[in-house]
Amino acid sequence: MIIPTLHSVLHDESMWETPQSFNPEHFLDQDGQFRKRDAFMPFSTGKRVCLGEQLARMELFLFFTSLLQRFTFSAPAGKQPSLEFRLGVIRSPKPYHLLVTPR
Ligand code: HEM
Repeated sequence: MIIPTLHSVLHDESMWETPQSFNPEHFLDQDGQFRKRDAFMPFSTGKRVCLGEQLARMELFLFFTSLLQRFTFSAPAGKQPSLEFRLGVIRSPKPYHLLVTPR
């Protein structure tokens, strides 16, 4: 079995301005409009590209827009979530606190 690692491209210093940070501006142009990045390939590429990509993108859009329409998410005072992870088949965030306020 071959398991490609996407970590190298998703953290490629020649492709991303701040590869080690959570930075939504990676996906915004100078006018604040969305810009597609070729190096963003969480669903991989080529012959074995994820078959569920379109379904996953639709589900993620519906899931997050529903939540963001109803709640405001923020970090509790003095507690910024970190990018540390637990290594498994995928990288999972370590437990963190989140403040969720109805809009
Ligand atoms: C955020 C959600 C998802 C992510 C990030 C993701 C990512 C991936 C990745 C990286 C691969 C490996 C591609 C490779 O071998 O190079 C893969 C394969 C695959 N994914 Fe997903 N996936 C997601 C959701 C889904 C969903 C919802 C389905 C089906 C309903 C699905 C079905 C598949 C299948 C069948 C393969 C194997 C394709 C093959 O080897 O020919 N995935 N996915």
